[in-house]
Amino acid sequence: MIQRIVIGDDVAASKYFSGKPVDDPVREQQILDSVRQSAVQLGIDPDSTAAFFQAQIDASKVVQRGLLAYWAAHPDKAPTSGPDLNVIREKLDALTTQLLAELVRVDHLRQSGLRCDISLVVSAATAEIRHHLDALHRQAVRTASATVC
Ligand SMILES: C=C(O[C@@H]1C=C(C(=O)O)C=C[C@H]1O)C(=O)O
Repeated sequence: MIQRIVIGDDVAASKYFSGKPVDDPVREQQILDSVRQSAVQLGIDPDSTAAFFQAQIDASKVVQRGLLAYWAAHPDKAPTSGPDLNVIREKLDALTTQLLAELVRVDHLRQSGLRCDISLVVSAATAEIRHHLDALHRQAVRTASATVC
């Protein structure tokens, strides 16, 4: 989850140079359709799987909007080159596979109410510290966590 949020920095840099909009509804729909299909194959609930990935997409957009606004206000802080969006999307696709496997692994926990809430708070806090996340990226973690439990 954190890796996907951090990749939002690369997406933002890419879009800063290409001028492409933050939102790409077609790409989002492709991801959601694909994870629904995978969920059925993996034996997990397609609706909650899609909801989880919608939250990951929303989190990426929190990072992108935050950084693009910051770079617009402080062009001296903006990146000097932007990575190719297609290459970044390949990385995101690889992470999707990993995240699906993780959802299978924690499926029992996702339906465990308070136990899920507590595990989520503890892992999010640990990850925020370990990865030295700033306020924007911590906000994205909250967005990404919204549909976990
Ligand atoms: C990451 C991107 O930006 C947005 C977020 C997406 C995501 O998190 O997968 C997908 C499409 C865009 O709405 C992208 O364009 O690839």
